[in-house]
Amino acid sequence: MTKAFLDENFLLSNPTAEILYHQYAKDMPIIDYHCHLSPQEIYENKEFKNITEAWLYGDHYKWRLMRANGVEERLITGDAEDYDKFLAWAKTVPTLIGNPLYHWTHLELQRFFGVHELLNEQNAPLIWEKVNQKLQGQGFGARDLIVNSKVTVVCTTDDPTDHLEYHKQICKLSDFPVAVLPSFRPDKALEINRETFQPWVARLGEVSGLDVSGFEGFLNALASRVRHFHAAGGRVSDHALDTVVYEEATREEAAAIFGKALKEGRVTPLEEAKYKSYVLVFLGKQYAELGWAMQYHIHALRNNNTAMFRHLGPDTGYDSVNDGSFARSLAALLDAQELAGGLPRTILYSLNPVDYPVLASLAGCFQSGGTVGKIQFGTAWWFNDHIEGMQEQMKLLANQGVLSRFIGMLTDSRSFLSYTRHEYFRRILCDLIGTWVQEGKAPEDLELLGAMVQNICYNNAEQYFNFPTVVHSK
Ligand SMILES: O=C[C@H](O)[C@@H](O)[C@@H](O)[C@H](O)C(=O)O
Repeated sequence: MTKAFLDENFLLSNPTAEILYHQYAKDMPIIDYHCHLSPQEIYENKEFKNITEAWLYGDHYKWRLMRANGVEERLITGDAEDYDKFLAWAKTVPTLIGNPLYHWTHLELQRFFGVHELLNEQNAPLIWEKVNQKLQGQGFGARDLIVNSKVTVVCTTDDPTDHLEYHKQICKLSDFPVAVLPSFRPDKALEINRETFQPWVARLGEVSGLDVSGFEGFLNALASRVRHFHAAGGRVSDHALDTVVYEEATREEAAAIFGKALKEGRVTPLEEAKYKSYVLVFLGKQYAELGWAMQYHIHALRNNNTAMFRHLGPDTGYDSVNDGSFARSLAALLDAQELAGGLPRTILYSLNPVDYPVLASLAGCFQSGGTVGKIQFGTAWWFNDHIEGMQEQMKLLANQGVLSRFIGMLTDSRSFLSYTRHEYFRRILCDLIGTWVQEGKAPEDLELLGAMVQNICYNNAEQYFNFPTVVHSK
């Protein structure tokens, strides 16, 4: 018999999977420990004038698919009317069978708006009306969407020079029981050969009030920003390692390279590798001292289309998967951090699934007694965030490590409607475990498996990050 599409047992292919999902996973709250939501929009409880604003203004996943479907840019990021943009998306959706966005789109329509039709050109006008009416009513502001999705913690992604004003203001909202915490993302401090480096260092000097013209002062300023983030509740950092390099460097060498970059604007690849290695080890130590977790997002190849980059800037749908040999460099980097006494809890993600065995096996080399799941092989990221991608990551983790200690899913999203991705993940997780039971590869011990599922959905992340609970300051 054909399985119903998107009913309550969506993606659950056997009875154990159904029990695990409905009785254990479904109602667990969410810790969204990595996303790109705007703290300002959360603070302002942003209301959306229509579904185009909520769905299409910032979502480069949708933009890529619309482009691939031949939709003109005017109807994607251009100046077309919001309704026409929505219609262009509605026309695209039926072409997306097999793509996770076909699922996400309809899960969002069902869960947030009670719309059970499958979006297409014909029903687009009615769905536009129905959804917009809800969006414009009570309970659809950014904060409402977060609360109604049972989210307890949101970690935004922030530049070290950010004042974190909105995070601080959010703390004062007595009627919002969610911790919105900053994540420290110092890519601009590391990318010494980019044109952003010199202005960024100058800004760091202004914001920290320290003299950053020398390396010592620069490191002190970075450390002071780490503490600033900590005071605002930050417990996570995030590093984009589009390529992974490691070259041992002394402080004197790193200082000389820093000076050269400030003066000449350019250093050699070897110098860049030495500088990055030194600063990463330094930062890792700061994080470890404060009990933070460190995230490495590896192997994205960004801004590949120069013409469109000039037109739209970064994060607009022109990134892809990077490759390259990196096992030795990453191993050496983690090793140097460990030797320096400063390897924090670390989460390793790669955009290239070919890298998964490297990450999963390397994680095992730096686990240490006393910290549960210290080094995490992180959840399937971005281009891998689909059924097979998540299965692959979890199966490999189960084979090489301790799946029960996995800290699970994050949204990585730019939209307040993306929380259904946790539902998607949870269904896939429960189906995976349920299938093992079905096939006699795992015992039918619901107490054991139910606890495992709940831990992966929520409890592990709660324990791993140990985020401060929401304390509403005055
Ligand atoms: O899921 C994809 C994301 O939104 C993507 O844009 C981010 O993961 C970003 O590139 C980053 O490096 O943090």
